[in-house]
Amino acid sequence: MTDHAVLLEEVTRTYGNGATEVAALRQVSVGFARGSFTAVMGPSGSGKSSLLQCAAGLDRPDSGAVRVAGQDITRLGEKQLAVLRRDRVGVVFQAFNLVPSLTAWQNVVLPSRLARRRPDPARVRELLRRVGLEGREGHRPAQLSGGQQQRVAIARALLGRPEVLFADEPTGALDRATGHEVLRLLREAVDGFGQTVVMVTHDPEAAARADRALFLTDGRIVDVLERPTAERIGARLGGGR
Ligand SMILES: Nc1ncnc2c1ncn2[C@@H]1O[C@H](COP(=O)(O)OP(=O)(O)OP(=O)(O)O)[C@@H](O)[C@H]1O
Repeated sequence: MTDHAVLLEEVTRTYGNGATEVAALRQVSVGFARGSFTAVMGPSGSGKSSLLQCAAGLDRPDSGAVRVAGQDITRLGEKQLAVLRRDRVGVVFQAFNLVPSLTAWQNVVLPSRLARRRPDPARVRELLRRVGLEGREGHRPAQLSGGQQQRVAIARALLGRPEVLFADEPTGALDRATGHEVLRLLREAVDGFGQTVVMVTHDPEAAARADRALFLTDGRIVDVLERPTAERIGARLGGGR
């Protein structure tokens, strides 16, 4: 039996009601094996972000179960959920959630501090360097570009070495070289530390760094490619099967 870091069972998430009802996820069942790297792809509005939000415990499905390390997190209270997110899950989302009054460095170490861990300054420095923020450690979010803010969020998520890392378009706003470095960091998290990474991306080259690519359409997983290449992903996105 596969050891799943996260397992979704028939997860449905609907927004609005009546005439405005939108089913963002329709009975989605998918497992993310421990120590695996999955890319989530699909057209705009197909449910990729909703999948990540439900899997990360940031949103509650209307029905179905989300198991993190075997535990159904849809049944947890807010407090337990917050502890689980803090201790086991890292997220890099489009809404960065950086604290405006804190510097890049302070934002990166904040979750570790809150979890009463003592972050290693050498590792913080190394992570900030690798995401291309050397020399900007003392800048506040307002003094950084959108892409730079997202890199702070990436360094912050990686510092705690969470069991599972969810990233929504982590390379979307980055230049090529920094994008490659971020993908290298994610790969390292999986290969070197056995972490589980789930990444939404529109970029076939980024998705090709994953072990598997899932394709969503209209709230459903419609295809899975194992050991994807950019060519096979491109062909799949182009409509060919
Ligand atoms: N808070 C919300 N309220 C109402 N509808 C929502 C909400 N969030 C998402 N939706 C709808 O649910 C569907 C899936 O949205 P989702 O953001 O998961 O798609 P996505 O694949 O991540 O899209 P994109 O690539 O554009 O980010 C869309 O039709 C969207 O309009």
